[in-house]
Amino acid sequence: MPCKRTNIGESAPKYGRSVVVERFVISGGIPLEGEISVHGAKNSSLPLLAATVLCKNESVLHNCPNLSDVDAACKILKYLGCGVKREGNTVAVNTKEITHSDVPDDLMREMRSSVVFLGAIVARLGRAEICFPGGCELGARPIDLHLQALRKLGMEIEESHGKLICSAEHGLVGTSINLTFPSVGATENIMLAAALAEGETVINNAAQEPEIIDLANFVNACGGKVKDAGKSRIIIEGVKELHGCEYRVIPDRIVAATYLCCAAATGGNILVKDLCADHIASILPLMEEMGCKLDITQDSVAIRAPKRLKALKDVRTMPYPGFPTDAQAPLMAAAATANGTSIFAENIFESRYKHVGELCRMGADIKIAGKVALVEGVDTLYGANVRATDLRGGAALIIAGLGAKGRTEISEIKHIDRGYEEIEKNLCLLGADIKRML
Ligand SMILES: CC(=O)N[C@H]1[C@@H](OP(=O)(O)OP(=O)(O)OC[C@H]2O[C@@H](n3ccc(=O)[nH]c3=O)[C@H](O)[C@@H]2O)O[C@H](CO)[C@@H](O)[C@@H]1O
Ligand SMILES: C=C(OP(=O)(O)O)C(=O)O
Repeated sequence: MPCKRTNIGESAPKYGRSVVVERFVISGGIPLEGEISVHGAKNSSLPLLAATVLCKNESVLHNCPNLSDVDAACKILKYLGCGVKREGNTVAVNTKEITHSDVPDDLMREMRSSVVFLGAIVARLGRAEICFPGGCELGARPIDLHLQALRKLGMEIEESHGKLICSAEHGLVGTSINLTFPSVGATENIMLAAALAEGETVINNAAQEPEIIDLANFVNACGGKVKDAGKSRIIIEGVKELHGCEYRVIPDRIVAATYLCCAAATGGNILVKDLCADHIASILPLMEEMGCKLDITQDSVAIRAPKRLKALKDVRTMPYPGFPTDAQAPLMAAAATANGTSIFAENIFESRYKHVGELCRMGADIKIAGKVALVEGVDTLYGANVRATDLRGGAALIIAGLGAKGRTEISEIKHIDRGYEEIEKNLCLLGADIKRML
């Protein structure tokens, strides 16, 4: 049975929580078949969990995925003094009492989204002390746009010995903010800070990602007044207080894209359910360009991949509604065995091609020139020992391993567990031979 977890070490950690030594072992070459459901979005759940800090009482999030990043957000909430309970994919956060305004460095460093707690904590308590956030290493990931905007809202921010000591003794005051880039994290931080500020905040050149709309919908369900989220100009009318609410997280569009790439790379035929097709509108035409046949409804995509994929002419990562940077590595893994040369341009992050070296160990022929990656499709990839360098790069190695001839062993899978809930179990349901091993 390919799905069994094999423990070679002394004591196994809790399922799905990898330690450095855990790895995936894949026997490739099996076309995937069957149905798979997409879990809730990591990149929505994390800002939503931060947003619960704004509320005076309990909030309940449904469809909140069981991921190590979500655990990290829950640990931050607990440290702040909130009550946090998880039952399956429902997380209840009681924010009646908040006793701390700081976040310990180790929790800040666990993920990038820890930084959006800043706007929420200061909005609620008038002060916060944090260090710079962690997250995948994709090149420089500054937070200058966050800090500039929060200062404009009246937050005093002192940087000292790696700490950000922040305060707004008399509360934050709404203002007009022009982002020089539609940063997702900065837009979220501003929305959270402005939700309880005095007066109106306007964000020009705001990020338009579905996760931004999800955050606005949550804040509004809690009594907030956020208008036009999903457009490039968002208006937030600050309110005196927010109450908790019950809310369902949107499906994870990158997980959906990853499963489609798994099918494409294996010549598979699968139905991906519980997604939002509108959210992957930039990805679906690329699957068709590769020769996959799609049957699309609002909440599902059936994909039938050809024996040999066709190359992709021009894949450029862009802010939403453009092609997402998070899907670049998974799609590249599928394109590695396409017929012809595919061209990718990574425009969001300066160093998001770390998976390329690992794919090349499996026989891929990919050359990088600055922002561009030229993928010469090879007939087949071969199983090899590879290392997950980051979350989506790790997913790319799974895709490559599923399509490859022979055995692939992927180490450092803790990166993959940040964003994919029980990915090996789900892939086994589609007939894949993938095991988590110690
Ligand atoms: C626009 C975009 O695709 N954003 C992606 C980004 O969000 P994330 O919120 O992490 O990143 P941003 O959207 O803020 O940043 C995108 C770009 O802006 C730069 N920047 C950002 C903030 C700042 O204060 N200063 C600054 O220079 C970053 O270095 C990067 O080059 O990574 C996430 C995880 O992969 C993805 O889910 C998001 O879709
Ligand atoms: C890189 C990602 O996450 P983070 O921004 O938390 O590092 C991602 O979701 O692909």
